[in-house]
Amino acid sequence: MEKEAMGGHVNIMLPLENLSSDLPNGGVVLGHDKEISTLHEEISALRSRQRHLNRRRREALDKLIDLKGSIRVFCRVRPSISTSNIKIKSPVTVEQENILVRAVGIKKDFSVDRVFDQESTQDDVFHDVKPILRSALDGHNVCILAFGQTGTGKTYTMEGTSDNLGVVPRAIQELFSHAAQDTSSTYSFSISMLEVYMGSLRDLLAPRQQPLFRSTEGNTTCNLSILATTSGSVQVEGLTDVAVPDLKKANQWYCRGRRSRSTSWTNVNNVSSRSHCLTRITIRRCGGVSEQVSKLWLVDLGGSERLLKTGASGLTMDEGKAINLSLSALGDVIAALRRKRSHVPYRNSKLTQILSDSLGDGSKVVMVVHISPSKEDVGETICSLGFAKRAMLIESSRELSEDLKMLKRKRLAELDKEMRDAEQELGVLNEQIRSAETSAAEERKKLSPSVACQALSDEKGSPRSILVSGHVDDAADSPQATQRAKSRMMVHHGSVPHFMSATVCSRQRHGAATHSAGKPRLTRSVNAYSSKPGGSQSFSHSASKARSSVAFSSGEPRLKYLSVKSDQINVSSNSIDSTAASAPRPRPRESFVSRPVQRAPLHQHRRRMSCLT
Ligand SMILES: Nc1ncnc2c1ncn2[C@@H]1O[C@H](COP(=O)(O)OP(=O)(O)OP(=O)(O)O)[C@@H](O)[C@H]1O
Repeated sequence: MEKEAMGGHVNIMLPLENLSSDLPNGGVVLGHDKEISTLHEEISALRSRQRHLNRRRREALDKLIDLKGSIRVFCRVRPSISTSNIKIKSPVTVEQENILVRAVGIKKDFSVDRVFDQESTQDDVFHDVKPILRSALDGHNVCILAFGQTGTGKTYTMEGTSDNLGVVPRAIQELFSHAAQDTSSTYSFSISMLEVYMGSLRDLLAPRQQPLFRSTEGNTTCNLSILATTSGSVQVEGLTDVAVPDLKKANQWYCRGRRSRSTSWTNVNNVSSRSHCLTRITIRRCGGVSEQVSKLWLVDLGGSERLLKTGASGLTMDEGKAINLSLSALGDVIAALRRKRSHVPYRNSKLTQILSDSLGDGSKVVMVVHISPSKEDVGETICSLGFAKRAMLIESSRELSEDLKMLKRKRLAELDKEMRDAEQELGVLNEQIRSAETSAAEERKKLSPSVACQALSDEKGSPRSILVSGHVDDAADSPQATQRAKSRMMVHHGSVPHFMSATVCSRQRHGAATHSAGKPRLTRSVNAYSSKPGGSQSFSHSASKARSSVAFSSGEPRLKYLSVKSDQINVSSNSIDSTAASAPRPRPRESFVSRPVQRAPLHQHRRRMSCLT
């Protein structure tokens, strides 16, 4: 009984000031109290510096990206895959930011923001893509697109192989790694994957009710609608959105989506993607009171192709035509954005409709144009580079005077340094905050046993003290309960005549009653934390941190929102299995409950974009 009362009631929830002042010999407690408040002051000073540095870093990054251009175009040259031993000179040569294409009767010169030659690695590409991920974490919508002729390595760049990971798995890894390091905000991520196939949208993470083989008959269940809200954000109605609490789950879902893609054999590529594959990572950042939501789109576009050359016929030819049409619509949109035209033709294809809130104002775009080094592909190479040229800034740096170019370079270097310095200091600050928080937690742990011990020694081991300690636990949550604990303490510290103190039997009865009364209260409290408002499919998780987790609701009422357990990947039946989301689950006390999903009638604030086309 004694052990249970002690062990079961070591609780830190009672406000420290109450404890230290109420206990007869509060000196020891007061010492810990002081230590804790010093640590808290230290933490709040560090956090304020952290906020300042974060602001500086964000501003520097925004300026840097704006100066470089919010649509950046890279070019990657695929290594030669010729099996012959004879070295044939490639018509494509690259120098710095320029690509020269020389062939009989052809002499063309293109410039882009960055060129990756045949020897470039996945690391090199990701190194240049990485800064834009910080923008996504800072709250901007970001779009990374792989464009190019079929068989030039778009899927290789985006997905990679198991030993040479591509941009998507690396980006996912980077998001989780940043979330784990950043002590100023709490992040949560969710993933969706869809395919734009022959002008219709297919949910790649939906339960397996759709045929995985290609079919000419439009499957209505996979033709999702695109909706635009009055605020300008775009939603795909009914698209599965899976919350991913950690990197492992995120990779599992990403692999599942990849496996569901439509591919086929063509003359040019054994495993040719016959669609545009779009992976969306929704980032929810909670830094204090507000929650910021941004989207990171990672898009492996279908290969642009000459239909005769790919040997396409029938369905494969139709697929090729659909891909070419939507790529041309994408080119028009990017060109209009570059020229800052008032009308941007988003509605010309499903692809551009979906991406419309992530290509325009305030968004950041990186397009990696892929080309082949071989002579046979010169025509397609020129077409792809022509596309890149349309996407490049009209007033490109080549048209700037040498002086202006130098000034621009200098400013870029300054901003880069400013950002790196801030990042370095932030890294140190994060460590300091973590260590101060650990010390504070340890002090708090020390404090609770000392409360119990102090009370015990004061009562010379009397069981009455155990009751006092026991009530500390009851006092955890409410001010009334704290008050009850205080009055009990007064009772046990001699403010009543001795004959009114409990006998051994009554103490045991009281102890048992307190213990059993405590149980349902505790259960209720746990249930209160785990219940779901409005039966929404939202749930709480932290990005693999020991810190408090954030609970959120999707805020996108018609999106399916799945909770994932590693053994729940096999989602079956017509409805999404959200049992994990709805089952009551104990949560850490620090977590807070998601706000209820607000279900406004769709017609009030959305219009159906797909109906307008
Ligand atoms: N940089 C590279 N290094 C090594 N291998 C590469 C590279 N780029 C492409 N490949 C290889 O070339 C082949 C075709 O690449 P991939 O399937 O990525 O092309 P794609 O552009 O996605 O084609 P499609 O549009 O038809 O889907 C693959 O076998 C891939 O592994």
